[in-house]
Amino acid sequence: GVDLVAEPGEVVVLAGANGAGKTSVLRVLAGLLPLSGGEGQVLGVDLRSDRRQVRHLVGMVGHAAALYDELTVEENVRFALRAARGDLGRVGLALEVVGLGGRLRRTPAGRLSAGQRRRVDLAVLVARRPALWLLDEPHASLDQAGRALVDRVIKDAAAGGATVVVASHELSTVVPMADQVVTLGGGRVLEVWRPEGWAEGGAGATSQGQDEAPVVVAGGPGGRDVA
Ligand SMILES: Nc1ncnc2c1ncn2[C@@H]1O[C@H](COP(=O)(O)OP(=O)(O)OP(=O)(O)O)[C@@H](O)[C@H]1O
Repeated sequence: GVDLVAEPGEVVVLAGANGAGKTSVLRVLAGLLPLSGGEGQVLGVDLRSDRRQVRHLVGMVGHAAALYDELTVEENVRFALRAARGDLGRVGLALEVVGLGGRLRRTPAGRLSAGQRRRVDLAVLVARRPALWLLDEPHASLDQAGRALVDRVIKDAAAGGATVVVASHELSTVVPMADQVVTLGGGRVLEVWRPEGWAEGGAGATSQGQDEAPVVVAGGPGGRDVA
């Protein structure tokens, strides 16, 4: 029961209570979870037939950072970038952006705090610059500076033409950045809301990223028709 269209350059907030389906939607968009019904496209790739291709196109920061504890911060970022065929030349810049330059870049990931681990995951996305960013509770475990960093990274990604989908309980933080707020409940869309200030056409109608295909998911049985 989830119908969703997200344009390039848009920030989409997924809201809803625990168990509403936010993480599940992110996992579908990441190509990690198969569609049980309906249809969907991410960046022009069909989620039913080619979902594994989607994984190379999107970047996801989940609840638990996907790091190798024995590798250093920098080695983890380089490893993830190589796997995603990203530009290794951006590693240093990305680590500086997330505040993990200097001594911390040579620290084994196993010795990092939860917030520092999250910053490593963010660094991978900053370096990769995927066309679709999927962020699951990105502010969790972060201090004030880290939270501001997440906000900046989201805004920069959208300004660069990427689509950002953020699942969050912290609506006062994320709604001001949002082009759409999609409230989920029981695995369905309960409400789609475009916060004040959103102009017809949305951020995705700006000149940046117009060549990118939108992200479209149309609900399965019981879902609403696509508008
Ligand atoms: N692998 C799974 N197999 C079966 N059911 C699952 C699986 N993962 C999640 N669910 C169920 O799907 C529903 C939605 O879970 P999801 O994690 O998407 O919620 P959420 O909105 O992200 O919640 P939270 O705010 O607690 O993170 C829940 O009822 C959950 O129990």
